[in-house]
Amino acid sequence: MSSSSVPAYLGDEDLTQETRDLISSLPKEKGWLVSEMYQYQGRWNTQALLQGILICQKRFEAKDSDIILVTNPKSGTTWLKALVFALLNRHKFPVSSSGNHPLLVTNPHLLVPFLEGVYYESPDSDFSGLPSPRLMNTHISHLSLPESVKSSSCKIVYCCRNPKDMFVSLWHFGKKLAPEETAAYPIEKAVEAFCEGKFIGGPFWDHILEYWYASRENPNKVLFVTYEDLKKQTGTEMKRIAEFLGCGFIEEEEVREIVKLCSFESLSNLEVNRHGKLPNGMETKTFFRKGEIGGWRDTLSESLAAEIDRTIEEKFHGSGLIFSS
Ligand SMILES: Nc1ncnc2c1ncn2[C@@H]1O[C@H](COP(=O)(O)O)[C@@H](OP(=O)(O)O)[C@H]1O
Ligand SMILES: C[C@]12CC[C@@H]3c4ccc(OS(=O)(=O)O)cc4CC[C@H]3[C@@H]1CC[C@@H]2O
Repeated sequence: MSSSSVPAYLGDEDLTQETRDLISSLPKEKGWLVSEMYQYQGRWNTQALLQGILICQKRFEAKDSDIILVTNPKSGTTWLKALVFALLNRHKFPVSSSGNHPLLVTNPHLLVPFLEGVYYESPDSDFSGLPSPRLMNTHISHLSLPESVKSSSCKIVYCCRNPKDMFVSLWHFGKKLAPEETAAYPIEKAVEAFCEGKFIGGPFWDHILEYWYASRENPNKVLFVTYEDLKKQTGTEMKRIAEFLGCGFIEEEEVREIVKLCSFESLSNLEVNRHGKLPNGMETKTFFRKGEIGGWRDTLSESLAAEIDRTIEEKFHGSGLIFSS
């Protein structure tokens, strides 16, 4: 892929010599949208995102007050960013005063920086300009988090989604991101690669399990939420997040207003999320598709769904983690 209209994370133009040297020693596989993806510390990534992760590991200095949102791709990142941004800024930007809330005119990805993405685009970023508490997001696995994130008292909110919905969301996202590259790639092959763990960001179960156990071992450090609970009881989950983050008392009315502002219906219909583009080339509308639980039924055949279910059963058996659908 080389066209300049292609999202930055699919390219390989800005790789440093250090990244190229490391990459040359890593296991590689044919990617879905890119010709090669690489396995670093157990996870598969594009060269661009891998470089972002390497720089992040080397340079990111967490502060005790930092809040880091962690997800697998397509597990509710955009929504979580909006909810937590609105929550933390509820005094500075009251939702009730309406009309001029940042979320009404800015895509959540521009309000909450994506660590490895920003480091890929601007390796010298230091995030010191962000107001305190700094709010950021990443897809980095627990194992690969920068040392300071683990050693500091910063907080992690992890959001996980039913893997079938996550896969289907990623499948449609990839098709929009690179229609030509994905046209001849059958869904059967994608499901197989997803279940084998050899898919962008995979293996997804290691990612989920690492944060699941981290949240059980250190509940004050890692809060585990699910897309499904957020969908079924957004207000209750938001109050749980607020308590975990030490946000203090929140009026019920404020909770209702934030939930409404950040709902799929509200965000997906805003002009900025219908026609905008992020600096990395991604169209903002690609982050909003159906926003439902169980939408996988429209895309996965019974046998493909069963294949993912078998993997879920095998990998999560005994963990205590159960996915609702
Ligand atoms: N406010 C919101 N409420 C619920 N789901 C949302 C949402 N904003 C985005 N989503 C959904 O979250 C998924 C994108 O995840 P991410 O933000 O991690 O990239 C998409 O799922 P679907 O493709 O199933 O619709 C998208 O529609
Ligand atoms: C992480 C990301 C969602 C996934 C995007 C992605 C999907 C598939 C790709 O091709 S391949 O590696 O499987 O061949 C590449 C990418 C790169 C961009 C990824 C997005 C960046 C931010 C989104 O959450």
